[in-house]
Amino acid sequence: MEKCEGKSCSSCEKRHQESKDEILRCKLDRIKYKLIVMSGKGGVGKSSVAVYCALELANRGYRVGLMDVDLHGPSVPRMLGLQGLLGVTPNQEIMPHRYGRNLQVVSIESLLQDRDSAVIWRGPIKHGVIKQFIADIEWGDLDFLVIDCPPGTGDEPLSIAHIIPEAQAVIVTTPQEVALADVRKSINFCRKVGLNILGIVENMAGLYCPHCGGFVPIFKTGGGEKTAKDMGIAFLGSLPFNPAVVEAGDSGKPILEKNPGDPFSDAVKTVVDEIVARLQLVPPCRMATN
Ligand SMILES: Nc1ncnc2c1ncn2[C@@H]1O[C@H](COP(=O)(O)OP(=O)(O)OP(=O)(O)O)[C@@H](O)[C@H]1O
Repeated sequence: MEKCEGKSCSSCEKRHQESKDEILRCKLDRIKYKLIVMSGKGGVGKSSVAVYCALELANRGYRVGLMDVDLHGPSVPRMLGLQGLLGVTPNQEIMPHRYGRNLQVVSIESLLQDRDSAVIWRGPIKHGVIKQFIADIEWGDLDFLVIDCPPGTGDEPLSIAHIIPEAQAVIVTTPQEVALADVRKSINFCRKVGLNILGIVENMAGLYCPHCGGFVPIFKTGGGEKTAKDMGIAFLGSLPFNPAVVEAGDSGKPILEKNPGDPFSDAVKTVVDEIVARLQLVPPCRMATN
């Protein structure tokens, strides 16, 4: 072992860093599947897809962690109605928020005293925070870690690709060409940094009129599926536009609980069926739903 040279000793620092990286690896080894939910364009519904897929997986009895790495614009705690700061365990690890029996949630918003304060960080700090979101959190054993990223191919998805190279991407888009152009960038990003792509989800793919029940393709439909086909990627399904999803996101009461059996909730189930099938997962033997 190298001898310590006192204050700011580089060999101590190196050992400290190595042990931190070991803790990070240990934590990741206790999580079976890591899904990074990303998109080329903002506002296409990434956080909603991350939240609803995480909820549906938890409802099926899988143990799920939901990690919001949208550090500048976190929305997951609000969507789930989670308030208050995260607690600390006796061994100084941070406890995630619990949502029901099977879902645990971590977001920068739950670590800030003032929810509305702006996070002004450059890439290296964000990289460190994302590492801490895994290493310093008491996640325990998980079947899934669902990671909600900000839009684009910037610091956060790049950090995830570096820290969790085994993560698999779920790319969210809306059906119109302006969004699809950015999706192709996300796909090329994943290919460049070596992230496996699980598939594409098309969101806001038409509206069922609440008055006549007719189908209105507000942003067109089918663009996500066509892009998936053109780029040789799996298509995981389409979610319709549903005004109740906006209301549910604002009120912190997800629609899956409030309104089972509507077209949006059914479509979420189909997407999760596809994810589970693609990962060739057996249903969990713990029969506890969320
Ligand atoms: N299928 C849908 N039907 C109706 N509203 C939706 C649907 N999906 C998302 N929304 C709404 O659209 C808005 C943006 O969704 P969301 O925050 O999930 O997008 P995002 O891609 O994560 O945004 P950002 O790029 O800002 O991170 C929210 O108000 C949300 O409730």
